[in-house]
Amino acid sequence: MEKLRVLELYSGIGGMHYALKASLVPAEVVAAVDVNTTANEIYKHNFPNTLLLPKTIEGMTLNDFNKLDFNAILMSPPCQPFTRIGLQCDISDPRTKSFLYVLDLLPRFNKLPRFILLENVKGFETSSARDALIKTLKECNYSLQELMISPTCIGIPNSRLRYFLIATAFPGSFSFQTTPEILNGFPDSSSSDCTDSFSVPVSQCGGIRSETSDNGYVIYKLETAQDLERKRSQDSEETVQMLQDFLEEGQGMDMEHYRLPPKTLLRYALLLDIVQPNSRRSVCFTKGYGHYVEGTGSVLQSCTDVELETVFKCLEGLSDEEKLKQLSQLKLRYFTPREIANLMGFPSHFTFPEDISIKQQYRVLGNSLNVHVVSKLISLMVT
Ligand SMILES: C[S@@+](CC[C@H](N)C(=O)[O-])C[C@H]1O[C@@H](n2cnc3c(N)ncnc32)[C@H](O)[C@@H]1O
Repeated sequence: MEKLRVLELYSGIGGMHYALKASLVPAEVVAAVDVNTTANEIYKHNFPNTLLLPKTIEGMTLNDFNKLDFNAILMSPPCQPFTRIGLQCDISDPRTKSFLYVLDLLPRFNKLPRFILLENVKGFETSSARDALIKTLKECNYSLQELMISPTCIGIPNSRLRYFLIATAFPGSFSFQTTPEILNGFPDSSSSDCTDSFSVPVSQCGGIRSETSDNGYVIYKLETAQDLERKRSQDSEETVQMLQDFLEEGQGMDMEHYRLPPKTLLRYALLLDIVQPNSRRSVCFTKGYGHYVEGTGSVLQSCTDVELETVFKCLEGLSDEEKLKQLSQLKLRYFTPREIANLMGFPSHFTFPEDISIKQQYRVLGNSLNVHVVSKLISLMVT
């Protein structure tokens, strides 16, 4: 196959670039475009030889695009316009402007890209931006498939349900039968949990917990029998790896820095999603992780000699000091950025420049994507 010339739009820290490499498809990224200085610094640090255009997409002319001579586009437009926390302003949100600009340019490029892959949050599928995308692609004669996929589908213990679209230009076609429906999982997938049907409902990008539909009796830690059963069921899903395979624990790392501070424990203990190294689940890590508590990602119980249930059942009526003593036994800590990068499929040679703070690392990772999922989609798209 002729080497693909890929244009990576909204490149962030290069999740698409890593996915392209992991897919082993013969390809080169001819340019990456992003306006965020922090993300760009990280991108440049890891891909020093790739042309990185630190500008807005809508600031590029048709001619600028044509000069890049690309034949594929990989892109993850900003997701805030389509999330609950982002108020779902959709195409009236100024952050959608650049995406609409890309759609406007597409039919006018010197040559239509052979392949297009787009990633976005759950919520995008019901947006007007999605309707505009489909309309443009159909007018340009693309074959396309929409999918909703979470990494749990391929055995990774992390929920990150995302919308994907893959498209191939006429006369190309896919190796699988396309359908106008949005596929839940990969076309060949027989797994039942591609869309996190068992996972804790969190908004997909900004991260707040939705209302639970059951008004069930709370067993402990605001959790009902149904919640606990769902978690137990996820933890017994042997096709999914254990979290311990992704941890830095025992690698000479000082984890004290990542321990939850007393104030957070006292104020938010009941809202935390707590997992253990042998769990086979974690909730989506969002850009607010380590900063906001609710719905931004799981925390790890590093001391497993103590039962979570025992600790939480005895909290009521205790003074703050006693509560803290109880909760501290669990040795709760945040996942490190490296551990989150591991769960998101970033290779071990992906690193952050020294001046990037931990908070910035969480932020850019929360905005990125699961490399393994996208790599599988790229292979599916081009073969
Ligand atoms: C969802 S993130 C994409 C993350 C990326 N796929 C990664 O792996 O890190 C969206 C990115 O779009 C960038 N962005 C938003 N609006 C933009 C615009 N108008 N022009 C260029 N980049 C933009 C943001 O800076 C952010 O890095």
